[in-house]
Amino acid sequence: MGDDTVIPESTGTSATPGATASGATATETAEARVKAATLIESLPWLKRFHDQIVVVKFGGNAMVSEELQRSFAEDMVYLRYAGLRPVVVHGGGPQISSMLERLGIESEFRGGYRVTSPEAMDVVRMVLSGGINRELVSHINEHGPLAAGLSGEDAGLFRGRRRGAVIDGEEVDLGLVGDVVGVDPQAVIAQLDAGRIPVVSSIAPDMDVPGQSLNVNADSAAAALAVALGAAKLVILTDVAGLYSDWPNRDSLVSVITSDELRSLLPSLESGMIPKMAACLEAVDGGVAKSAIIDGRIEHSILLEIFTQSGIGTEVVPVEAA
Ligand SMILES: Nc1ncnc2c1ncn2[C@@H]1O[C@H](COP(=O)(O)OP(=O)(O)O)[C@@H](O)[C@H]1O
Ligand SMILES: CC(=O)N[C@@H](CCC(=O)OP(=O)(O)O)C(=O)O
Repeated sequence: MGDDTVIPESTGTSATPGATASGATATETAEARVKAATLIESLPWLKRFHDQIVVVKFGGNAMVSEELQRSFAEDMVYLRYAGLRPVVVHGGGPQISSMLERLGIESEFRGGYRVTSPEAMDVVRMVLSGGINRELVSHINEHGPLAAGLSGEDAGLFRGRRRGAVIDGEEVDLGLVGDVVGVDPQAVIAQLDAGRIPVVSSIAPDMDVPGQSLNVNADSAAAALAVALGAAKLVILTDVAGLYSDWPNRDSLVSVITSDELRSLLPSLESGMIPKMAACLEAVDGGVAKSAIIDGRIEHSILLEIFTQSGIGTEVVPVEAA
């Protein structure tokens, strides 16, 4: 390996024109160098994240095909074998919407949150905890007995409280939508300590009404869990390249933003980006060193985000780190 002397064609003894003394062509050698450079670029990040918890939020829009779910599962297994401790929190908004539609149950989004009736709540729980959670666990476990599924309702993981919203100065009743107001991360830590990859669905028991479940936006659930676990990073996979400061102008992609800058920008954001960016802010304010929004439709994007210098998408950093 490593001999890149090109043997001139006229005097070369190799049967392959342009071959090096090692038998590889110049192109093959160049390709090998690029691969090696990519691998070695990951060394500082392998050191930085060794044994660290990284919470990865897998959004419903980023898991629209079986292929994307499988490559996501591969990435989680890769992170685990690379020495990190990944924790998955998943969404499933589009999947919930299509099930509600099939069942003829109406639902609408207000300020980025689904107005959730008791009837819709049963469907949310069934799709998230009974459907998507099982699918992700099973894809990860194709690589070995690694993943364990959990709902925010299990072992006191999340404690929820109903939230309302103020939209255009008006109080809006969101129904059974909750915030995570308390986290007991023991169930997740126990799985991590056993070498597993916890996969968590964003349902929380209502602290005020025993037996009632609340629909928690998965971005905010991921942020609450990342803070409670003292995660080194929160990564949110979605279906856009990152945050656009002047949406939908595609020239306005933000690569790094401080928590203070984001706090000012937040009131001007719309729809799905509100809970997402609020979650990034909550995580960073809560002590997580970085949050990132990346395009989950690009296969293995999370590996690029974690293991390369430039990363991809939008990073949110505390003011002092800027
Ligand atoms: N400022 C913005 N930057 C990027 N995307 C935005 C912005 N404002 C609204 N969006 C929309 O938010 C969507 C992502 O939110 P959402 O659909 O809830 O994703 P997920 O299912 O991954 O949680 C994007 O596809 C985009 O259409
Ligand atoms: C309150 C609220 O809006 N809950 C979300 C929960 C799922 C979710 O967050 O899914 P994504 O990550 O795919 O958006 C919902 O009902 O759609």
